[in-house]
Amino acid sequence: MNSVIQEVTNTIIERSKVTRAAYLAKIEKARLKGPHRGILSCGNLAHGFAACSPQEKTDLTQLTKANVGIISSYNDMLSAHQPYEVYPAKIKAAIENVGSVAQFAGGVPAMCDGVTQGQPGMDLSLMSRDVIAMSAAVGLSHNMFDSGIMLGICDKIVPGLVMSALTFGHLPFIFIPAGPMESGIPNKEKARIRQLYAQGKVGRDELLESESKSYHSAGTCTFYGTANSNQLVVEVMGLHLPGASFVNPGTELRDALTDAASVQATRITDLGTEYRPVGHIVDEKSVVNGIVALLATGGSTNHTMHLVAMAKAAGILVNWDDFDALSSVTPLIAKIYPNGEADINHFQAAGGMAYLIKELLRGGFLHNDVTTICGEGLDKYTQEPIVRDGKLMWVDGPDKALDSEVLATIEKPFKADGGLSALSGNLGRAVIKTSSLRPGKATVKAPAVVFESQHDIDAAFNAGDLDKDCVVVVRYQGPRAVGMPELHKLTPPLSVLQDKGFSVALVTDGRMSGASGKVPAAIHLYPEALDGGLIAKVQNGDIIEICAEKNIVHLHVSEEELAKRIVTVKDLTEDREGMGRELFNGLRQAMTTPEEGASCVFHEA
Ligand SMILES: O=C(O)[C@H](O)[C@@H](O)[C@H](O)[C@H](O)COP(=O)(O)O
Ligand code: SF4
Repeated sequence: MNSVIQEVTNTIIERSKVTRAAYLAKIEKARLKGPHRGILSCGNLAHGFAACSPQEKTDLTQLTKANVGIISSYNDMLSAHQPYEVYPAKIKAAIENVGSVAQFAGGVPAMCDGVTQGQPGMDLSLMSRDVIAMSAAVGLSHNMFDSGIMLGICDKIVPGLVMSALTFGHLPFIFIPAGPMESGIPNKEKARIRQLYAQGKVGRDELLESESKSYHSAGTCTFYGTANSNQLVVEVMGLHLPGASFVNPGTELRDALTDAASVQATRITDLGTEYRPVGHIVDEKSVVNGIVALLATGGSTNHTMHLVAMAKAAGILVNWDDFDALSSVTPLIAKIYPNGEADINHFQAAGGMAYLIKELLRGGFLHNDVTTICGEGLDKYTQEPIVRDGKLMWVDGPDKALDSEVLATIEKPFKADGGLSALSGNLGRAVIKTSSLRPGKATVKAPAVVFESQHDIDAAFNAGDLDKDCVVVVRYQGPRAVGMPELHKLTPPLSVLQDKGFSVALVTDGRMSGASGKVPAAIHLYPEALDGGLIAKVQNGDIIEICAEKNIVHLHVSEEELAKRIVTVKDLTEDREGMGRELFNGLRQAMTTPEEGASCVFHEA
């Protein structure tokens, strides 16, 4: 086992000793109450299965057969979630087939960050993760279930569902993905057309045509953003069936995996002998495995908050120094857009999860001694699923990548480290993803150009005010200010400036998309402007230095000068109404810092 990864794991175990022990005691207490239908009063129970068939009522009352609760984030807004429309009926049939019962326990909201990118709705996005966690809890609180099935894929949905599952950690949960859409035009071509549009060289028609050829059917978008990072992380943490992440919707293999996962949810309950509650599967080692796999593939920066919040829901305390230390020893062995030209379908074809896990286990970068929904040992996940003569089976995954441009070896990685750094300095704490930067772009020292809204940058860009070496500062984007939106719309103009040869970077208390990456960005900066962060005092022309190698984000202005500066707090009234934002004023005030997971749900009673 890599010594640094073992050391970080030990540090997390030590740091989490008290909270993890309390968590395990909590879920054991919940388990000892027995199959939960046994404690509901007859009245409750009658309500709980009033709509069931006579046979189901008998089965449920006898407590001999598992009742699986389905939580779904289906809607037609996310291409990735659209396939879920038919999943509940399919899952129920598969479970009935083995003599157990499934009930649709509840739905959760799901936002498509692509639809809301750059729009007011994006201000609800991060908070929707915690709303999803709470909404899933509402469904699960009917207390009728021996295990759960979670249907979710995109950005905030999987993290929210994991946070909720862990809150009901005495129950087993299985996550069932629906898979990526077939590849459209290359993501790089999509990005090229966007940059041409940003420069006024193509019109909206060409832009829309290009986008529609990229995002063209049901299934997850094919770039390696937060959605596909979610699938990879949750599979490495042992919550999917092996190889389930990136099988396209509507295929025989996809359907077979959904049926098999449904049946598996009946097999690992406390009614049988293979009880595997999610609170035991997600332990310190599986969290470290999730982080390492994210880093080895250049996954989404949003997980520097989501994984922190997910781990915290299981009493496990993770911080950005853990990410930084793990990144420094984790080799980058996958190049998937925005970290390369390939998309997630190419990754799958080149060897996919089985190859990735096999290679990282071989190099001692993943803990094998973990529990998964399939039993002991992560090495089960070096197998990949196939359907042969109509039968689902698992075979050994490839020892060699089928495309060395997409998947590398431990001996010859694409980069020696995972390309994610924690930054500190007088501006506070931030993270920067360097895995998708061109060489030498991770260090920028240049004059600041300050904005308080991402929408003001287009005018400055079009006026040529940004045609110089500069650090673009966008403040008042933090969790407590406006809900910490993604500022991914800034990627095309800033990429144009970088392509012109200027040394350009972004500093913000907001976020970027998992699909961002070409321009150096110190993001998730806290203390945020609204909380008195020094970012609120930055003026145009101040020199700001960002250096991933030295882990710094620093404002080169003297203390004396800073002491003289008066902060004019931005009036956020406009930013906090419209598109439902007014409904989130309460949640926003309860948000913790980005390094604590930027969450509103972890507050002591
Ligand atoms: O974190 C993420 O992965 C993003 O939020 C992603 O889900 C979002 O949809 C991007 O905006 C897509 O990228 P484009 O905007 O480039 O399509
Ligand atoms: S990956 Fe992003 S853009 Fe695509 S469906 Fe999911 S949330 Fe929407």
